[in-house]
Amino acid sequence: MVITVDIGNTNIVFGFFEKGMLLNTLRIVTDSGRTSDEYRLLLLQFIREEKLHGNVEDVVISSVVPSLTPVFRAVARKMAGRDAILINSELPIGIKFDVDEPRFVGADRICDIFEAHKLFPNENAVTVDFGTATTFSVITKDGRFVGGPITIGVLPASTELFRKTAQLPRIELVKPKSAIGRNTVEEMQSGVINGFGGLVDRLIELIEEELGEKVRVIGTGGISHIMEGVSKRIEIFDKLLTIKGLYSIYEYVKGK
Ligand SMILES: Nc1ncnc2c1ncn2[C@@H]1O[C@H](COP(=O)(O)OP(=O)(O)O)[C@@H](O)[C@H]1O
Ligand SMILES: CC(C)(COP(=O)(O)O)[C@@H](O)C(=O)NCCC(=O)O
Ligand SMILES: [K+]
Repeated sequence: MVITVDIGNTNIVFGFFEKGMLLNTLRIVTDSGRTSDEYRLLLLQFIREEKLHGNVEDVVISSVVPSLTPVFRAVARKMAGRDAILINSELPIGIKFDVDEPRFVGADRICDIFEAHKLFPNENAVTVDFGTATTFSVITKDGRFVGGPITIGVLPASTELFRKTAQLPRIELVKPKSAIGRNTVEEMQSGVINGFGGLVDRLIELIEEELGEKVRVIGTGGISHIMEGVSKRIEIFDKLLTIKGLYSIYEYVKGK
């Protein structure tokens, strides 16, 4: 079995792969305070409960939380008996990082674009990752990562609205029934969700203008499902894009 680990700022998502098949996923809250032993026990318990194959061949890690990277490297060493494969811009994955500082590109973005390029090998593609941040990553048809806008996440935006005001409530992130809204909650839901839909579509339009070419758009991340039908430009939604990209990179690097 191969375990992929996507360490985000809010959630850590594990993928459990057997012979190239994604058997199971596990999503837990990111907690920098936990030890490698705690994370290892949690994984072992999940593997036992889900009756997965206990023999861990490799662990592949994408981390955008530097303090947790050594923690999961230790987990990997104990569980697989060897060093984890870490996603970064220096891995030979056949993608050119056409940006000022390739080493600063978030590992999750590398996974996203790798999978997007696999899905649309001869087309420009943009991944929109709705996580703690909302991240756009642009991969050209000739396999160059050329950057992409980064803005606040949908949940953090709505949480800030609630935290910084006396009268606005915490809202549930659901698709708004109306654009105008008849009460505070509906009005906030429209503002946040419809607002982000418009933000996405506008940024895609600007990206296309700058590239001078059309792009395919794929949505991913914890709350991406809410944007279905709200953004007119996102054509595929795949919450597991990052996890799949992690495994695809692993296969590519291993030459399988
Ligand atoms: N399965 C889910 N259903 C609904 N919301 C989710 C789900 N998973 C995560 N979320 C929410 O989506 C947000 C972003 O999650 P995620 O993409 O995992 O962020 P990050 O990659 O930054 O850790 C979080 O606020 C989380 O609470
Ligand atoms: C932009 C991010 C914070 C997104 O992280 P997430 O919302 O998935 O937790 C992460 O990809 C990151 O730390 N990137 C480094 C800067 C860059 O990619 O250019
Ligand atoms: K993510």
